[in-house]
Amino acid sequence: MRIGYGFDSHAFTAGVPLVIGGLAIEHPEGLAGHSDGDVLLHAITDALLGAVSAGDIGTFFPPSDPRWKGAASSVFLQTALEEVATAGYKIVNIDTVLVMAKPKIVPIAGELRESVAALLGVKPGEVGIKAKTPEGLNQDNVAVAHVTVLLESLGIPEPVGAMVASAEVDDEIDVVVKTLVGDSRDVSALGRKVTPFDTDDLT
Ligand SMILES: C[C@@](CO)(OP(=O)(O)O)[C@H](O)COP(=O)(O)OP(=O)(O)OC[C@H]1O[C@@H](n2ccc(N)nc2=O)[C@H](O)[C@@H]1O
Repeated sequence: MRIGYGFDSHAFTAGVPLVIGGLAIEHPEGLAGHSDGDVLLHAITDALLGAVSAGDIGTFFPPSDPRWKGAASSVFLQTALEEVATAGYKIVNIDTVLVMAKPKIVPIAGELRESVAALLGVKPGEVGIKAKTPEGLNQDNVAVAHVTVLLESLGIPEPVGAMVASAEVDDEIDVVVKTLVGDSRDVSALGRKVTPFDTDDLT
């Protein structure tokens, strides 16, 4: 199992569409950014990358790189999902907190959950969507996202892991063989030399 944590923030600005969790949301302002400003997908991307020690969104997609100007953040998420799969893991569940004064998230939480789940290739029930008003933080013009993710192994052993696993099995076979041979000697000591198994069967 691995855990990951991601955080992101973007300022609200007029004249751009608001996109959160891949969902276009009706609102007078959107989020400023080099990309589409999807604060939630950026935090999820960082949580996934962090969970497999693969760096962060900025190392893969530098804000200074013109290729990512206006890019859909699902592109960043896809790269993070590939890193997770390459490392041999899959998502167990993901939990999120959006901190923003407006818009209210609860009325669209179901849609957001469905959108994020579809982008991640998981079930909606494996995605948590929560929101907080930034009380006392004096940041009503900012959207913040916090994300945690839990991963589990796909069960594909890495080469070293396979060797270790094999060695452990060999050790166990040694113990069994020694025990059985020991049994045989004990029986022999009683005058009945009976081997309880055919040693030729062992490979
Ligand atoms: C998604 C993109 C697409 O270009 O842009 P935005 O749409 O958010 O603007 C970027 O990937 C969004 O990258 P993000 O990682 O959020 O940007 P920044 O916070 O500015 O960090 C850029 C890079 O600088 C590094 N960094 C940042 C702050 C700091 N004190 N030290 C650092 O070394 C980060 O680890 C990251 O690798």
